[in-house]
Amino acid sequence: MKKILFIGAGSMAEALIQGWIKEKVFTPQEIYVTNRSDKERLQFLQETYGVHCLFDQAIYKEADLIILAMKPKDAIAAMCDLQSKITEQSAILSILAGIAITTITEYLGNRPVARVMPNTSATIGMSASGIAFNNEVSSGQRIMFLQLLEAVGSVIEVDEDQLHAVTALSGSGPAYIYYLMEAFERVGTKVGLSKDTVRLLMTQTLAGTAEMLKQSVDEPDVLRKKVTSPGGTTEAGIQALEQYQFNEAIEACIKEAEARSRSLANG
Ligand SMILES: NC(=O)C1=CN([C@@H]2O[C@H](COP(=O)(O)OP(=O)(O)OC[C@H]3O[C@@H](n4cnc5c(N)ncnc54)[C@H](O)[C@@H]3O)[C@@H](O)[C@H]2O)C=CC1
Ligand SMILES: O=C(O)[C@@H]1CCC=N1
Repeated sequence: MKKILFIGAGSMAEALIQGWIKEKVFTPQEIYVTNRSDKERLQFLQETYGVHCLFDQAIYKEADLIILAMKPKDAIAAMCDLQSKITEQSAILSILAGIAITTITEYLGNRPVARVMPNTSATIGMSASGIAFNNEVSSGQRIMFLQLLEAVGSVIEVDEDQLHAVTALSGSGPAYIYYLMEAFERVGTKVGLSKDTVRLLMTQTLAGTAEMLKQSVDEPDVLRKKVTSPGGTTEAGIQALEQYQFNEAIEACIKEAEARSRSLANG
């Protein structure tokens, strides 16, 4: 039986725990979770998923894989606490935004590290994840890490530096889409539909559009033009988006997020 130890018990840890249990990658008995001080949160995870949240210190030495899942600002303190507790054998999977692999090995010693940027859709097996490895990761471990992320969605290997961009796009991406949905629901009710009707129409529209982009050979602008009748409703809508600087807003959003990811590395 494997021992997987989560250091940090927040939203992203829960998304991975749920996804891995659902996809039968790990049994609840193979998963150990700890956090800084929130015992109620640990109790919730234990009761909901059957994972271990109360365990003795020996687990640190026995863990096959340690997952760094605290906020980036807490990473140094967490790693300082961890360094004397773990053995050289444990590999690390970090989901920390912004924190470099070299920072992790500086605190935890030179060991296999996969730095991953998943997203919360891992909960339902639909994460889009980016991953980068250090040279200590063997080819067998590389496959193991890729399989872990494939079990909860799709994964793409990138240069470590590109993880800042991955974070800005797909790491934060679900929040942008939820924000968009909030706006659709708000305005939908202003133009005469119920919130539930808007939710149904627009979730299907988002899913259908994503699937069209996956299946079609056409670029997004070609697909967009097929929707846009001259003098029609779409044209009117897109003109309004342009008037309100849609492209500039999206560019600022991604650049700001990418820059924040880079700055997280500096604490
Ligand atoms: N929430 C998301 O959508 C995503 C988050 N991430 C990354 O995942 C990490 C966690 O994010 P969230 O789950 O959103 O955060 P969160 O705030 O929900 O959870 C953080 C957890 O870390 C624990 N923690 C803090 N200091 C600790 C310490 N010294 N030792 C042990 N546990 C400690 C807290 O008690 C808490 O359980 C972050 O580094 C974030 O950049 C990555 C991809 C997506
Ligand atoms: O907002 C954050 O910093 C994290 C990283 C990607 C999604 N959530």
